[in-house]
Amino acid sequence: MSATLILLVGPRGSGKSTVGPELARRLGWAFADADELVESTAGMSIAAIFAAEGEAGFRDREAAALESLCALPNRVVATGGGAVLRESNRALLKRSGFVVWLTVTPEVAFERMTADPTTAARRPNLTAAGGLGELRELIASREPLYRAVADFTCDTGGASPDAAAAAILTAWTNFRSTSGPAPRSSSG
Ligand SMILES: Nc1ncnc2c1ncn2[C@@H]1O[C@H](COP(=O)(O)OP(=O)(O)O)[C@@H](O)[C@H]1O
Ligand SMILES: O=C(O)C1=C[C@@H](OP(=O)(O)O)[C@@H](O)[C@H](O)C1
Ligand SMILES: [Mg+2]
Repeated sequence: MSATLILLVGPRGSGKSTVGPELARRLGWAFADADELVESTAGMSIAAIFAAEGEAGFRDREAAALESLCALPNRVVATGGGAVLRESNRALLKRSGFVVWLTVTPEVAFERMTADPTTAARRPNLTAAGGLGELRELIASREPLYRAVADFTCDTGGASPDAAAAAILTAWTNFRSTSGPAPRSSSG
């Protein structure tokens, strides 16, 4: 795997799009957000893509965005929360870089999403349930998929984006210098 790519995975509201730019700044690398690339390529918001093409259309676009971003070096990439759903995406992430799983409780993630002005355009409901119930289900069902790809886990619940970026940088630096296994987790 190439270790000049750091790939952030984790549920909606775990902080991938916020921690990513801070981590890239510390590394002197570029930052890319797969959701932003999907939107700019489509010329539509994620909510509009879901309305026009359904979730399947969005997932196809997401897979294409991940393919192109994983081909670029010296970059931190924030993926969307569902990027791990497809086995082909998981294999791509795994072989492309250092994969960091940002964790958060459903309650904290829901609070963040509710306060986040980008939620309306970026985070359409994925099931009929919506709300906190949906988020609980998503986090529980996707947990094994995040675990399957993660080289390092960072809890963002009680941590600022700066603290999370610092913890990831330390883990990545250790990983690079030892070429051995990175520490498997951090409280942020
Ligand atoms: N560590 C954190 N502490 C507090 N708020 C955060 C933290 N990380 C992100 N946020 C806020 O939570 C919201 C969702 O963060 P975002 O980075 O978009 O999450 P994701 O990309 O994982 O869905 C944003 O409004 C962001 O400012
Ligand atoms: O959980 C998901 O399936 C999704 C998460 C969103 O990204 P964030 O995790 O950055 O909110 C975005 O990709 C889309 O709404 C689908
Ligand atoms: Mg995001």
